[in-house]
Amino acid sequence: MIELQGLTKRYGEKLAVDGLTCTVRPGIVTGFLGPNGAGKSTTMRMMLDLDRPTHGTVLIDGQHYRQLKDPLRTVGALLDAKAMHGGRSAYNHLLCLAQSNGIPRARVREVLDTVGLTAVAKKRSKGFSLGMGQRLGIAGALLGDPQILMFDEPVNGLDPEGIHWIRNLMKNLAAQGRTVFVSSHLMSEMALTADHLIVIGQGRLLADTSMADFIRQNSRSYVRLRSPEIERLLDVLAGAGITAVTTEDGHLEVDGTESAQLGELAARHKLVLHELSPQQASLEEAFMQLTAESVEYHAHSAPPGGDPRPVAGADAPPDAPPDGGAAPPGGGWGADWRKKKGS
Ligand SMILES: Nc1ncnc2c1ncn2[C@@H]1O[C@H](COP(=O)(O)OP(=O)(O)OP(=O)(O)O)[C@@H](O)[C@H]1O
Repeated sequence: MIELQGLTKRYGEKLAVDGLTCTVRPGIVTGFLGPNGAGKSTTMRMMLDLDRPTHGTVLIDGQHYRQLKDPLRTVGALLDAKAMHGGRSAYNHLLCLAQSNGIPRARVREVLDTVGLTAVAKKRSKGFSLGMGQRLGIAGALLGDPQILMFDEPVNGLDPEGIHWIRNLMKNLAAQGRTVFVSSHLMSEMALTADHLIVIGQGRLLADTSMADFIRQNSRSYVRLRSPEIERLLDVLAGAGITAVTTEDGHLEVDGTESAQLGELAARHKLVLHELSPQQASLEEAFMQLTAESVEYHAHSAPPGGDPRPVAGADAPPDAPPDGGAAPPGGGWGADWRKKKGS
């Protein structure tokens, strides 16, 4: 278990992490989400005592990190896969870690095998691809067979087979009762992996809830209907006190009524339905909804070298940010990363 109590980090003027209090529990995969610059890496670094909090504490199984004897046996982490001595072979890199943490040499071979790097164990890691580096970093996290695992963007650079593998690895580690804490910007992957979410924005806690509740609370769910008898369907729904919205493509959307209830109502009135489908927003939509106010860095969508003038008929200029805020001075490509106005 990892417990954060009022965790705060200030870098000069910048409050990177702002009074975070939450608990990362064992037996589940907890996803750690937040827009760019939200403070995820800073939080993870403080959890591992790589950065000192300005205020607040982190307890790892009830202890401060620096009180842990042989920390790799308690908590394994992948933070920055490039943070290793590139001149060392994968085997020697892991052996050094093992020897400094009282871990038997035989374990090095085991974890190399687990991550699929046995064939390149003697090769220097500076020649590794991004995905191979990630695998070596993951091997380092697993080395001490710890009860707590932290992964910062673990799927970065992995191929589809590798992504599938790390997803199953994290689920299996959690099923063994371990604490698994993972950050990722890949929402579709997070939706498949995490049971619980901790979401931060501008260093502050925005949500600490199950995946299902997070999506439910931050998005709209509705039922979509299509029928060749749309007018009669509208009358039947209105007669039952159900409000439906007609979309431009001729569908109906109904909020707040179960699809089963709508199907039974249509059947009672012998109405033909061509579609009756519950619609649930994705994690990505729910995430964007919740964090819209705390996104600091917006890209804009003008094509490279494109004309920044408004397109005829378009609601907004091509470089307008998605929140409708002010466009960057000068517009155009190249000035595409900007601080949101006022932050
Ligand atoms: N060593 C540092 N010195 C000064 N500012 C820092 C330092 N490390 C992080 N920051 C700032 O703290 C804020 C949080 O950064 P952090 O890297 O923790 O965010 P993040 O959520 O991990 O972002 P991303 O998703 O882009 O990786 C940012 O504004 C960043 O510029």
